Amino acid sequence: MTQLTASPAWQALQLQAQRIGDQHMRDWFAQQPERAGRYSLSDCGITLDYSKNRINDAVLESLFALAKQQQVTSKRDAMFAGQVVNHTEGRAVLHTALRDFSGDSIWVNDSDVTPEIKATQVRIKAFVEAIHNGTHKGYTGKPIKQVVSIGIGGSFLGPKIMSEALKPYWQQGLNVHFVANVDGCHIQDVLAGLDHEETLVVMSSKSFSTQETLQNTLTAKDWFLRSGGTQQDIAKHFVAVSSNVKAATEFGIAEDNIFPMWDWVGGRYSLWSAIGLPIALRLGYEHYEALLKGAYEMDCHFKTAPLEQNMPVIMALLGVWYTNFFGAQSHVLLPYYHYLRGFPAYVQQLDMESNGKSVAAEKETVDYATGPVIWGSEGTNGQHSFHQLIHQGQVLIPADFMLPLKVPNQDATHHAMLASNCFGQTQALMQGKTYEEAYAELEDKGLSEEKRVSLATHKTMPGNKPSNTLLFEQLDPRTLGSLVALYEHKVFVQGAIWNINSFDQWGVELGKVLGNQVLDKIQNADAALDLDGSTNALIERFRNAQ
Ligand SMILES: O=P(O)(O)OC[C@H]1O[C@H](O)[C@H](O)[C@@H](O)[C@@H]1O
Repeated sequence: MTQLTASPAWQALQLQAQRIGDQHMRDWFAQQPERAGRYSLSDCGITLDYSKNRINDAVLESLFALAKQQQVTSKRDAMFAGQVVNHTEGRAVLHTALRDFSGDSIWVNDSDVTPEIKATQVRIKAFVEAIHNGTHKGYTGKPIKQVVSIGIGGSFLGPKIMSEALKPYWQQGLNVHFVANVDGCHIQDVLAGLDHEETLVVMSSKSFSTQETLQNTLTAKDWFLRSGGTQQDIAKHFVAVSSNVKAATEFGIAEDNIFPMWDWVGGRYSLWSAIGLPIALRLGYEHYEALLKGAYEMDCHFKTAPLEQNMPVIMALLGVWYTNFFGAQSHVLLPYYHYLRGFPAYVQQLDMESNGKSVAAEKETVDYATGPVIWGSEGTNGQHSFHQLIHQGQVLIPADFMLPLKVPNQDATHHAMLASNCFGQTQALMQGKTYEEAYAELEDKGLSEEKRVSLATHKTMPGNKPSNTLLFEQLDPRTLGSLVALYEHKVFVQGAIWNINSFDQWGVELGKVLGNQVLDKIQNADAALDLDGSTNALIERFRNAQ
């Protein structure tokens, strides 16, 4: 047993899970009219109703005891204080500093990082305004109308998905296109429709060494030069965001066109840094700043709310409850808002890259499940496909439903239908349908008794399936900022409980290294095929097909 699974809080939760046994949420709701109010809380424009979970006061008490035992609050404070919490990479983790509006100093290695953060934000604001008001022009004097944002992973998902989620707040007259995939089809498709004289390329790469991003930028540069621009004109059309200013200048980006970021900002937490430049271009600086402010508000909630009323802590503990004590292996996110449809993919990187780990503390192999598979897509579409498995499959899949109470340009009928589907699903998952109910529904259908019994068995739904419902007053930039920070902190709390480092990604790094080795063998026909038999054969097949 590891320290965690042998611990009193863990053992107590195992007992609680046995006690809960087959008790049904349907009965709890019937017995406790106050249940919904008791297990709900609101802050930062977000209401979390977690009453449709397999919990009672005793379970919650044990979960909070686990959080205390695992020193969640002192780990949280260490992160906010700039301590080296990413111990395998020897780095502080301070994405929260990028959205800190307190005016306090924040120290990393004896130096206050706030002046350089503010200075970069001033530069972003000036640049965005110059693009929007037309003072920054292309080399032929045309205003910039198209932005091609090139980056991958955290240098892509945040900017793209947050821009998409805030479509009602878009700045008119400027299009922003996102390219991540190294598959040439993507960049070719995007560039094909553009006029190079009015196009700005934003190259985003924290490391400035990611193959996909470097290649896509080279292709964009080549396109720009072939279209009539010269080397000298590149300065007006290419900017970069990177913590590796040296590599960016060597690549040919003018130093004045490089927006810095820092090694204490993890890739999947980087949208709050200059990596968010495409968001500011898409929305205008004011809305971009509101996004940061919303995240700051959630930071304040996370830092100050008692554990029992702390939204990220509660969501994290519920996840631990199902992952570790009910064997749930995945968690589904269901945004009932078209513009938020990319959010599951965003949380997928955030959560799976952070908590997909198997070593606790310094070097202890875990004997418990860590991060779940995160998946999902926009409601109501899923109701007509994969929800079936959530209702009647053999696996337990906790769900987060999300709905804005008001949407821009609201069509009352559509919005009522959307809400009714969202609420109806959470209700169906919770209450299910008993055999007796299914049997009764089949009366007067002209069925034989045998057929009626058989059909009723198939139509029976166990229910007791857990879900959270997150309601937003409206999904404006501020609330979206709070929502993203809510999930960031949820992931942090789970990592703290599992005692893992949520801030490295060695598995991903290995993929990058091996990918480059294989590329060398693909491009160099003389290179020895000395890898495993399968990979050698695949490379050979590819070589022969070229
Ligand atoms: O920004 P870059 O250095 O180009 O990195 C892009 C991405 O690379 C890796 O895949 C990391 O796992 C991601 O977290 C990161 O966001």
